[in-house]
Amino acid sequence: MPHAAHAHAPAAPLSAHKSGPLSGRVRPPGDKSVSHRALIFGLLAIGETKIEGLLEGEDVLRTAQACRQLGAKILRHDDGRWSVWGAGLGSLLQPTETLDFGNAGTGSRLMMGVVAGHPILARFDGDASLRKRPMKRILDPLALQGAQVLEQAEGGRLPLVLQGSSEPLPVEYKTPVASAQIKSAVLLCGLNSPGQTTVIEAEASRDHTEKMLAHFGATVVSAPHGPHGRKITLEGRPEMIARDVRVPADPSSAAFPLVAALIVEGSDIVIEGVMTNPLRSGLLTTLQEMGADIGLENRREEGGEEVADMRARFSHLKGVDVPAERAPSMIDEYPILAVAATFAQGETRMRGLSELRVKESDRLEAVAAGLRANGVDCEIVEDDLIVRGGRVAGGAMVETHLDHRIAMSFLVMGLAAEKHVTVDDETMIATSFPAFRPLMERLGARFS
Ligand SMILES: O=C(O)C1=C[C@@H](OP(=O)(O)O)[C@@H](O)[C@H](O)C1
Ligand SMILES: C=C(OP(=O)(O)O)C(=O)O
Repeated sequence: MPHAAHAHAPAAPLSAHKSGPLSGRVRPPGDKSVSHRALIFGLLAIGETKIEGLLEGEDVLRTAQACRQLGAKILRHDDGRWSVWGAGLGSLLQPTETLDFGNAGTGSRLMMGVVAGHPILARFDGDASLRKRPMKRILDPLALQGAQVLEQAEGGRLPLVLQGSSEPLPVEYKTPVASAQIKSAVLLCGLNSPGQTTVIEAEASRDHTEKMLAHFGATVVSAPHGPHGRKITLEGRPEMIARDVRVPADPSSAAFPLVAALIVEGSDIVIEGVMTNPLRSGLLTTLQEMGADIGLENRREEGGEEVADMRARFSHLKGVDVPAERAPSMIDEYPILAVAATFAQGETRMRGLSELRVKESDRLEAVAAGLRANGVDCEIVEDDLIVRGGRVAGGAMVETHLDHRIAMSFLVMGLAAEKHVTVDDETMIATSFPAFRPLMERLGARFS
């Protein structure tokens, strides 16, 4: 069974070289957001939750381990399916050891919501990247719901100790930023509240938690709120029944072969089974506006999500203006979009990227630094990133700052740049896309 590494392997540089046309069919791993949630809902349900297509990346394996610490029994079958026998809502065990989430914002923040809604005490920790990320945005609403933070590092950071409540208070909470992690933490805590929990978001964020709540038997209503927002209302203390979950392929991982095909001359590939949930497909919209030749074939439903096979061919891209409202639907895709923009004709302006500063790294600075090092003309103006496309010299070493998406994005750039591009550490790729290198190599990508 794959296990999350306890201490991180030493940094391993990797180079990507200019490659011939990419071709073939690949299926990216299961969606990371859905995978975390499938395990967590399995923990909260009674009975056996069977999961097909779970992402076996380090982030998700950390969540599996935390679910075990809270009382779930979890097993991986030989055919790759997973089973979770839940402890059940209201019946979680107090963990005896620290819940260590490694690099995973989603796992740690969603689990804070779970712990906050139970009369248990838990210590949360993570790696150097996760220890820098803001947790106050989660702890503030959870405190309104009745949880207490007994210890925390400066500024509301990990490591921290959370004491949950036996009877979370019903709340109506407006999220200060568009964040599915904040929304999900509040709803997961509210699951064990005797009343209603409402979350209002001004910009709709990914809705996997709401979908899975309904799938596992909770009553949840999501209504439009303002021009781009949602109001989500959950009835507390439902009977949570174990369900089967089929995890569609991750559009955030698919983004790497997708953009690679668009920028490597002569490429023509198919990426199978990719989730096309509209709250996740901002990158697709943007690339199509840039003139990308992407076709959606064989559109169907899998596990309650729309999926399609994506056919992508080399395209002459042009720069575009990406509106700030689109950010929640492509928040993890800006590093790879910036790479696409370097190969486009003209200027691409990506607006409203302040949230990129609080991801696994400050992605705004990390992307700009990596682009400049490789001879690309770019600029940060307040929270916007401006990339002027054209010649991509390459030839530089990129600092990844423990950030998987920075590593994968710049490796993709190296497949079409004049000189090879090296990332200082590829080990973090295993957090979300362990098979990135072999999958890309099957398409014809060259690494060393
Ligand atoms: O809920 C989720 O699964 C996620 C939400 C997003 O974070 P925020 O909620 O901080 O925007 C995203 O960046 C992350 O990769 C996954
Ligand atoms: C931001 C990301 O994940 P998380 O917040 O779960 O660390 C990501 O995968 O790009």
